[in-house]
Amino acid sequence: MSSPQIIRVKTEEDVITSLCNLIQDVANKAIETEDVFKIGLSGGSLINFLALGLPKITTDWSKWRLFFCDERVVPSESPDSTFGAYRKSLIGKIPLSESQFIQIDPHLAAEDAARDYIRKMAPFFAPDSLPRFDALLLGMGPDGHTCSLFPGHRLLDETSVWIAPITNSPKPPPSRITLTFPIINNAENCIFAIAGQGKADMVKRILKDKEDLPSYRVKPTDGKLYWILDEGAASLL
Ligand SMILES: O=C1O[C@H](COP(=O)(O)O)[C@@H](O)[C@H](O)[C@H]1O
Repeated sequence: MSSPQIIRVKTEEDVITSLCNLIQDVANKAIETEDVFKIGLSGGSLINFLALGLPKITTDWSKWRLFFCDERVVPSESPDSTFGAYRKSLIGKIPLSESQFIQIDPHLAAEDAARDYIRKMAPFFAPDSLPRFDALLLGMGPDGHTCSLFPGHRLLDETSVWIAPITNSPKPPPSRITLTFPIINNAENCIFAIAGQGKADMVKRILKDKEDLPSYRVKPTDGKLYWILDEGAASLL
């Protein structure tokens, strides 16, 4: 397990540039070696970072397969849908089609949606082993949550399933599915991108005080961990 690479930049714009340059490197390496790039997307502030940064990178978009680190179980037309937000902000601006996004079935209850998502994911990964993403793009909420793994929630200790349902998310909407830690920590690259003073205290609690909060538990066993921080987010380190 390697220690996190902390990349400190000045502004939110620099976070976006640094994040998207890193994605470009990881994507193009994966495409060169495996002919496909498998990436997990988070929601929240990351959506806007990618909307601004991805149109500037050079890659073979046809080789990208985009999964969700977590997703809200709501119709894709809902403002709460992470896929819906990416569809609005990316499709038409970069040459990606909807079919390259591995989407949840929002008509199912969370438990079935999680099972269904595992079925949809399986063909993209080696059989009989834990899926290994080339990259997971992660956000961190002000409470230290990442994906839909919230402080104190029993899902933090989930080890038996790749994707778990959650129906009592403390942050609305309550019904979601999420990657669990075994699969998160099996990724080749876990990348946090954080901007703003509002996250500074939590960044300090995770990276300096090493508090056992969900984002602290992201520790890829045989992969790399990056934290890209702007001046505000890094101000208490
Ligand atoms: O609810 C969620 O929140 C986190 C953090 O969002 P942010 O806006 O504070 O960056 C996000 O990473 C996750 O995917 C999302 O479902």
